[in-house]
This record gives sequence, C-alpha cells and structure tokens, in this order.
Amino acid sequence: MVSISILGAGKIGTAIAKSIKDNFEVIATARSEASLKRIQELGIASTRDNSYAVNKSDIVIISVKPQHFRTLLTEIKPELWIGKKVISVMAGVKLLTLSRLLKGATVFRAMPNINAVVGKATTAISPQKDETVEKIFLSIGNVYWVQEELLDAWTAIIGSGPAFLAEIVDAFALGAVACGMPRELAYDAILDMVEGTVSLLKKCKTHPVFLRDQVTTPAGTTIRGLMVMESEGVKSAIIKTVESAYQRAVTIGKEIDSSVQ
Ligand SMILES: NC(=O)C1=CN([C@@H]2O[C@H](COP(=O)(O)OP(=O)(O)OC[C@H]3O[C@@H](n4cnc5c(N)ncnc54)[C@H](O)[C@@H]3O)[C@@H](O)[C@H]2O)C=CC1
Ligand SMILES: O=C(O)[C@@H]1CCC=N1
Repeated sequence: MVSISILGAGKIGTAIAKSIKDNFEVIATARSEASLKRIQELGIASTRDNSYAVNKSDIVIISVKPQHFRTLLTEIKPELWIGKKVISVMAGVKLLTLSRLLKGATVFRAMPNINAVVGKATTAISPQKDETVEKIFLSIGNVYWVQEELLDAWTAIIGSGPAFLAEIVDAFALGAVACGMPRELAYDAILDMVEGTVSLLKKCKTHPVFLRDQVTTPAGTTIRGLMVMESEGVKSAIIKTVESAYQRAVTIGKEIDSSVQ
C-alpha cells in the first residue's frame, strides 16, 4: 500500500487524512498532545516527529501554514526528500520555491478547500498529471489539473470561497431575521435555496444573468432588491474581495520565496 505522511494535520490536513485512510497507509504529524490524540482517535497514526513521518512514506503532504514552513523544514533531514513525491497545499508557495527547498523530490502544488470535510472539495493541482496524486485528491472531491499561474486565483476563489459564501449566507439569515423569520428556519431554508440555485445553474448550464432575469418579474420584488445590491456595490465588493485574497496569495508566495534566497 502506498504510504502518505501529512505534515501538520490541522483543518485541511485532517480532512485529507480522514478521506484517504482506507486506501493509503497514513501517518499525520502535529505539535500538541491534544492534536496527536485527536488524530489517533480517528484511527490515524500520528507523531510529533516530522523526519520519522517523511522517512516512512512514499508521498508527503505539507499542510502547515506557509508561515510555519521554514520551521517545519528545519525539523526534517534534507536527504529524506530524495525520491519522494511532495504535495504542498500551502497558499501562495510556488513550485519553484518548493523544488529549491525540497531537493531530490518531485513536487506538486494543490489547492483544495474546506469542503473536503464532506467529500466535496474542488482541488486544483500543478504541474502535471500524476495518477496517485490525483487519487488522493479525488478522495476529497473534484480535481482539476491546471497551470501553476492559475493557482493563486484558485486560492482566492475556490480556496477562500467557502468563507465568503458563508458570510453571504449569514447576511441572508440576518435579513430573514430582520423580516421576522426564526433564525434556525432561516438558515435551513437559505441553504436549501442556495443548493437549489446551484443545481439549476449546473444542470441547465444557465448563465447567472439569465437566471437572474428569469426571477426578476417586472415591477416585482426582486428588482427592488437588485436595485439595492446595485446601489450598495455588492457585486463590486465581491470582485474586490476575490482580488484582495488573490493579491495576498501572490504576496505570501513572494515572502516565502525571498526568505529562502
Ligand atoms: N483551511 C482551509 O480551508 C484551507 C487551507 N489551505 C492551506 O492549508 C494549510 C493549513 O491550513 P489549515 O488546515 O487551515 O491550518 P491549521 O492551522 O488548522 O493547520 C495547520 C496545522 O499544522 C500544525 N503545525 C505547524 N507547524 C508544525 C510542525 N512543525 N509540525 C507538525 N505540525 C505543525 C499546526 O499545529 C496546525 O495544527 C495552509 O497552508 C493553508 O494555506 C489550503 C486550502 C484550504
Ligand atoms: O486563508 C487561507 O490562507 C487559506 C488558503 C485558502 C483557504 N484558506
């Protein structure tokens, strides 16, 4: 069985570990006693020793925060990278930086999202297709092989996107409460509505603007809401939200890269 180590089993690392543990031999690393125990309770081997984990595995997934990457590397003997496939899910960190630091390894950069927790992640991977790497990420959802140039944008839209959508869902719920709807009912109904809208957009391959126009009855309710969205700059705010997250991914990449020159 192919063995995989997951270095830094936090939110994303643990979601990946849980999904692949039946098809791969998995060992996950963490720093605190509580995290090590939490991983063990999921039926996954765990250790604090990153060198030991890398040494034991064919494939390594790096899922610490970019800011913790350098420290992590100091804990691993450089010769251990030779011959390994190493997949980084860290935001921003470039393939060039990875191959500079992980000499002798074949490096991949993947960007999943938190929907991995329910097997519905949407992951982009670079640089080129590898069956085992693809199998790992198919365990948590859909996989797209893309050019590395797209990964920072992917991070901003697909990686961070669940957080932005969660904010929008919450805003809908607050609106519902403002109109007198009980909060719990509002959340349930809003999530149903979001799911249904997504199905409609996907199934009919409908352009979002066409769907909007189908809902918008002349002199009806929707146009009044759309007028407020327009005057409050909601669309523009969302475009800027994504762009700002993208810029941060680019900056993280530069910061990590310059720290290893
Ligand atoms: N949370 C998300 O939705 C997504 C996160 N990512 C990326 O995944 C990475 C992890 O993000 P999260 O899981 O959200 O963060 P997290 O903070 O939940 O997980 C990181 C874990 O690594 C551990 N860690 C740090 N240094 C370590 C070391 N030297 N040895 C062992 N463990 C160590 C931390 O204690 C923590 O548990 C980041 O680089 C982020 O950019 C990518 C896609 C989505
Ligand atoms: O916020 C972050 O930096 C990470 C990357 C994508 C989602 N979470």
